[in-house]
Amino acid sequence: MASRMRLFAAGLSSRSSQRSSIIFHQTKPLRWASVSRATCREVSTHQKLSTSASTSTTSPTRRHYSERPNFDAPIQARVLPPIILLGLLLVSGTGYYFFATPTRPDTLNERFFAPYTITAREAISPTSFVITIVPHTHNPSHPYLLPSDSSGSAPARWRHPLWSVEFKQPEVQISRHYTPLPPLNGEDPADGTLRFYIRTVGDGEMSHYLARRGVGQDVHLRGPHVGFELTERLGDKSRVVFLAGGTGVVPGMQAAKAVLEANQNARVDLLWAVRSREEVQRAAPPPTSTWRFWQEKKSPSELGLEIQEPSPVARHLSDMKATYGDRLRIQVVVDKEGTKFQDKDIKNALIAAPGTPSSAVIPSTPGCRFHDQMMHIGATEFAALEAPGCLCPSSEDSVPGKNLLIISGPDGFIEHYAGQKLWLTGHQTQGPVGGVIGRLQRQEPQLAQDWLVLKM
Ligand SMILES: Cc1cc2nc3c(=O)[nH]c(=O)nc-3n(C[C@H](O)[C@H](O)[C@H](O)COP(=O)(O)OP(=O)(O)OC[C@H]3O[C@@H](n4cnc5c(N)ncnc54)[C@H](O)[C@@H]3O)c2cc1C
Repeated sequence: MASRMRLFAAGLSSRSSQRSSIIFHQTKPLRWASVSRATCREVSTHQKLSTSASTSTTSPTRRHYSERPNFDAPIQARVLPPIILLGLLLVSGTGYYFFATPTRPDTLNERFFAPYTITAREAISPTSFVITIVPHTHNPSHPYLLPSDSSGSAPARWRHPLWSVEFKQPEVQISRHYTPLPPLNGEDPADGTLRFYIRTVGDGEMSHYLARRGVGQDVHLRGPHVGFELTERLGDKSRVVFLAGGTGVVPGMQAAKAVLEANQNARVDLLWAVRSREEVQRAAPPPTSTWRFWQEKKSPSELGLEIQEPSPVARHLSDMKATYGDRLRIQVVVDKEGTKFQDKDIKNALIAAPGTPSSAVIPSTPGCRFHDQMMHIGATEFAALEAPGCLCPSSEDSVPGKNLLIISGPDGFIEHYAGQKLWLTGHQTQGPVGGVIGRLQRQEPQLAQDWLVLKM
């Protein structure tokens, strides 16, 4: 996520920029390739014509036409053959265009940008907002959805635990990733509506472009791009602690939804750090008792079902609380109010709450792509669908897995809590675990055994 925030202008400074540049390396070179191919075709056609022209000089008939045109022939006889030829060319050209040229899909797909219209825009703070978009073209089977069952009793649902799409900025030809908010209770994702929580950064091209787009205007997106495989990593374990900074809360909500729906015993702790209270609610913070004020000031506040004047994102969070109850615990800290997540808050979240089934964690097999922390140092946050799966031994009554501690947010946030990501062979990768969590792991080595750390 943090990676996303550095950028294109900076070239290689972010992972998103990395992916962006891949995109445009794909688009531009292809475009140029097709031009050069076309040029080559013209050249070779020209060469063929000259060759055939020179060859034709050996043909008596052609030589006859070229050397001595028949001016005695009626004018129609001289004009009609080229017209017929032109007509034939037009007909075959049109036929080729319609039947041989692959048509660009105008619904969401991984290769081409598809048009959507902004139907709602809600300002949250001077630097953040939520937009809702709908596709121009109805698609009965969105690539990110599992269809509803034939009886219609189970509605369509998201196919991937974590996923994002790219938006295009057509003025400067760049694209960036954004993560859709899970649908609210009662919303049918099959209609293709998507909602995004976006923050403008510095002089960021894409985030400012999206901030300028209003209701009724179009945006273009492609995807879905699938994030980390979560359920395979979790196996039969049931705990997820998600530490999110700012818009990094959205993948946290995606993860919570996926994990809590897949396993009735699962429990998710979402720790959300924001700059100002506006990100959560318009109302003032909940009052603290005067005599403990100095003590409580530094503690996170818990987000429940009832949030006074909630922001659009907090509305989604309380909607999730209503669905998952105590299985989802949400805590918030606010920069401007002087609260932040400290070592003890993270430790508390990692200690299983009473009632949470704690199954023994079997040490992972070295080299397992899903469960060996070392294997993540060089991994990106996107799913490697074709790579081999889990290598840990499984038995009939246990599925290999580890509890997940996930950190998502701006670069500085990730670095502080989990250590820097690394640039390896042109990709931004996880890097070793450092920061606050690295320190906690050194103090309590069991944490490193029980919890897999992922950075997004
Ligand atoms: C998988 C994925 C999902 C993402 N999901 C979301 C999402 O849901 N919502 C969202 O808002 N973003 C999300 N991002 C980040 C997003 O892709 C962009 O990176 C971000 O919006 C900045 O793009 P930009 O073009 O506006 O800025 P850029 O043009 O990329 O950056 C412009 C300048 O701003 C500076 N800058 C970068 N970050 C900051 C910062 N935090 N503060 C100050 N200056 C900064 C850069 O150094 C650069 O000089 C996601 C990224 C990824 C990879």
